[in-house]
Amino acid sequence: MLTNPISFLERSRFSPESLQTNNKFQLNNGTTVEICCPGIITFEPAFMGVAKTILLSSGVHGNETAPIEICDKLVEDLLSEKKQSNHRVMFIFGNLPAMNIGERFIEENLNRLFNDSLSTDNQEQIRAQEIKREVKRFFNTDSVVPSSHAVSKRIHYDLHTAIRESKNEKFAVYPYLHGHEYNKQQLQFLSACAVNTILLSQSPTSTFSYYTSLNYCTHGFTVELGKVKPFGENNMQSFTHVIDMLTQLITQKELVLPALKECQMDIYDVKQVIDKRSADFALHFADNIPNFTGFKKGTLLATDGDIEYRTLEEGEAIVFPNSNVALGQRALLTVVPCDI
Ligand SMILES: O=C(O)CCC(=O)N[C@@H](CCC(=O)O)C(=O)O
Ligand SMILES: [Zn+2]
Repeated sequence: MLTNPISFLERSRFSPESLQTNNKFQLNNGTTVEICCPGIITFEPAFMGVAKTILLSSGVHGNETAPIEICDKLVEDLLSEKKQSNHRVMFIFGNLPAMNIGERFIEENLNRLFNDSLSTDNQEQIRAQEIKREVKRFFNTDSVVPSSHAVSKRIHYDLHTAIRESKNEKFAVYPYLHGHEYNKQQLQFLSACAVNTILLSQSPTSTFSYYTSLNYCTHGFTVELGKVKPFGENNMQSFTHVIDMLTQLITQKELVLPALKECQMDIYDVKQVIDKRSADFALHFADNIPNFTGFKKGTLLATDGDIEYRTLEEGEAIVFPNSNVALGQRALLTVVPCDI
């Protein structure tokens, strides 16, 4: 059992040895709780019927604190039975040591390690193996294994915040679906969360949301909820909609969502994925330019030694610019508006 006032997250971060792993216990309301390992916990209602399987991850980047605070509260409300889940839910608090030093990662970006590699050379690689193992166990004990995205009731929101300001404050990356159809209810749900901008990824990646979408048929998304802030400094008012909708998702059997035509969505296609190839990589716009700033066609965005990267279309906009990434990793995305 876990007893307050020390939360599951606090114990995972500061006294992980005090957690008994693979420890299952039952709440008075019949929910089975399993502490899989530090930072990973599941809730399974006694009676499920046609239930969803929901994975909520946060803190894959240790300094992206707002989603961690949101999920910490949800976990505590479920443990204290203030709220009761109607679906199978797993919470993952990703990079615990990075949270403790307020950094994105310790040695390597955890959100680039969701692939088939079995390496365990550093703590992020070890954590990626642990997360992949627990996610597999979670989805493989589902009563129904979906044959395709079209019929899947599996959901994964990997919650993040962005390094810089964004013109469109909250947005989601829809991982590459290999030709499968985009899911309308998901767009309705995200819009109800005040996440009204969607980026359609056009290629495989090694991110967590792509990994679960590809391997477990989840409706997976990387969801960006605002700008990075230290613990305790987030304006929780700006997350009212997302907190309310995540709570409904977990606690309600069915959701009532706004019709798609009432949702004001901005949809973008990813136009260019620009990787850093050399130490000479440089961005050619100011550090304080927000995500989704558009440029004239032909504008020089970045250079990498002799290579020049320019906008290919009028209004092509920048997202996630970061020259400080490891060689071979994504340093910039460009996006252009599109329709689904
Ligand atoms: O603001 C930034 O530059 C990064 C914010 C962040 O962590 N974004 C994710 C997006 C993952 C995806 O493309 O699905 C990341 O870079 O890992
Ligand atoms: Zn992040």
